[in-house]
Amino acid sequence: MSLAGLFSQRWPGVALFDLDGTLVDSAPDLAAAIDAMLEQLGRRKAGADNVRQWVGNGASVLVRRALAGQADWEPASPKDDALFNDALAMFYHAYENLNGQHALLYDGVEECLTRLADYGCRMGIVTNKPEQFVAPLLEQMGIEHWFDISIGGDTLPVRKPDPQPLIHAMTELGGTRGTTVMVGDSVTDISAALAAGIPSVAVRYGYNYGAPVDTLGADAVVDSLAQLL
Ligand SMILES: O=C(O)COP(=O)(O)O
Ligand SMILES: [Mg+2]
Repeated sequence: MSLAGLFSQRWPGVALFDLDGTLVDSAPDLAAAIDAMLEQLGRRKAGADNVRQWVGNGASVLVRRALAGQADWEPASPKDDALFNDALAMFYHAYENLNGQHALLYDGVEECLTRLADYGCRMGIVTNKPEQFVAPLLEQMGIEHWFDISIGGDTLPVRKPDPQPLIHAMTELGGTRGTTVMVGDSVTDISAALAAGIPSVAVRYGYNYGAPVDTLGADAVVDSLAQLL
């Protein structure tokens, strides 16, 4: 399907947006919180370049990856579980203070949201970020008013790449599979959209675990959300 097909024929429709790596470059704050946690545990900092590649499956997986020092982590032993629980609490505490401090909206985001709202499009956030951090970040970035629904990684029993969060948001916004688009930066977003049966757009500037997004199966791939218009 062409970009024009996705973004011209069907309005008013529903647009679902991933948050981290799609609307907001939040990796600097996530990295600062991960490094604060690692320091508190007496470990070496991970640094922003590593953390950027570990974002996308929610806070628990991010902390697991940081403790392992790599994207792949082994299921924990009971001893590791105690460490993990402490580490997760340290991360939450640090991120609560850092969330939004160094984060920036990507180029083209405000333009895109403004124009879609003009079209009568209803918009939602579907992120794996824990729910408690979503509204504060949207408010800091000044974009909260565009969104009629926001689903976090712990809002429902499952998160992306499960299709349920997308289907839930789409239904709540009155969308159907023929009138809804998912926009994201990672394989989790595109896989969730494919499983939900809705078209998707991948952005090239996000995280996606450091891998290219061109072969994920998105219906369109863009360098800026302004290209959608
Ligand atoms: O892993 C995260 O917290 C980031 O989530 P998102 O890319 O789904 O917004
Ligand atoms: Mg993302």
